Amino acid sequence: MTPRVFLQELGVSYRSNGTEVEALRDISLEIRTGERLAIIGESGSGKSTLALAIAGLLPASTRIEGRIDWPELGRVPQNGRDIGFVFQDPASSLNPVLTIGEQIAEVARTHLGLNWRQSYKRAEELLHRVHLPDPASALSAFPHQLSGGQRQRVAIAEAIAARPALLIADEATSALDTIVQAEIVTLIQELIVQDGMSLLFISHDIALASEIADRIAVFRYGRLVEIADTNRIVTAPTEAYTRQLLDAHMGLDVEPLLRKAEAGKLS
Ligand SMILES: Nc1ncnc2c1ncn2[C@@H]1O[C@H](COP(=O)(O)OP(=O)(O)OP(=O)(O)O)[C@@H](O)[C@H]1O
Repeated sequence: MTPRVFLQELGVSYRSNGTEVEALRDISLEIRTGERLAIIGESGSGKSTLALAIAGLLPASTRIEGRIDWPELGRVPQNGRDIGFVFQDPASSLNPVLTIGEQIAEVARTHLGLNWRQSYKRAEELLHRVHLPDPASALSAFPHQLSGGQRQRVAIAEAIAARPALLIADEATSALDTIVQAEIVTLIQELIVQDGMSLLFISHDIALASEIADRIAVFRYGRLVEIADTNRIVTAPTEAYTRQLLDAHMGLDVEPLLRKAEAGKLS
């Protein structure tokens, strides 16, 4: 099957004040149509850089090598239209001085060519889809009037407003408490299936990644350590570093994670 996104020998270096920091080196991988791919790794391993590179959001001064192709699309992808991005902090994507309705409708209007009335209708439908209580009233609310979990639901609604082919969730649940985190993960899974999107799920948490992903890619120091089906990564990692990440969960939540893998529920 043609992959949705294909990275070939991608390298990224940040440049500032005459110095260069290499954030990614020689990354080749594909994101398949409709799949949920998790990127895991410690802080500084290059996960966010990968997401920003795919979304075309890296600073202009950045040196980028290799290729990022979208074989199905046949044109240069547009952030917001072909790619929806959900950040850890919803404040990164939500404008505090605009109502929820205005900001979601704006995405629909810009990318789907709808008029304002149609865009607001779509915004209300989207708020309903992300299970925000009372979507009609939420349209006229401002971000600060919502809880953290509700704001993240709105950020997700905005990210999927233009029906993107790829949804990138960069530590999208890390700032939330465990129960809200589980609800948001469930929501993302639901939307991915309903809309046929591919998901790039970025997390430092291998247990969480294994809950949501079909495949997991392990990053370290800007390199791809290994990539495989979730079940294989969790039960039979080939790299010592992946085993270390699994061991780091020992005593926390690796037990349920491994039990599920043994019961074959992760495949
Ligand atoms: N704008 C930038 N300018 C210079 N260096 C940067 C910039 N952004 C990231 N880096 C560096 O690039 C490397 C990879 O960072 P990146 O944020 O991609 O890692 P990460 O795995 O997402 O980390 P975290 O989990 O902490 O977000 C790090 O060494 C980081 O310090």
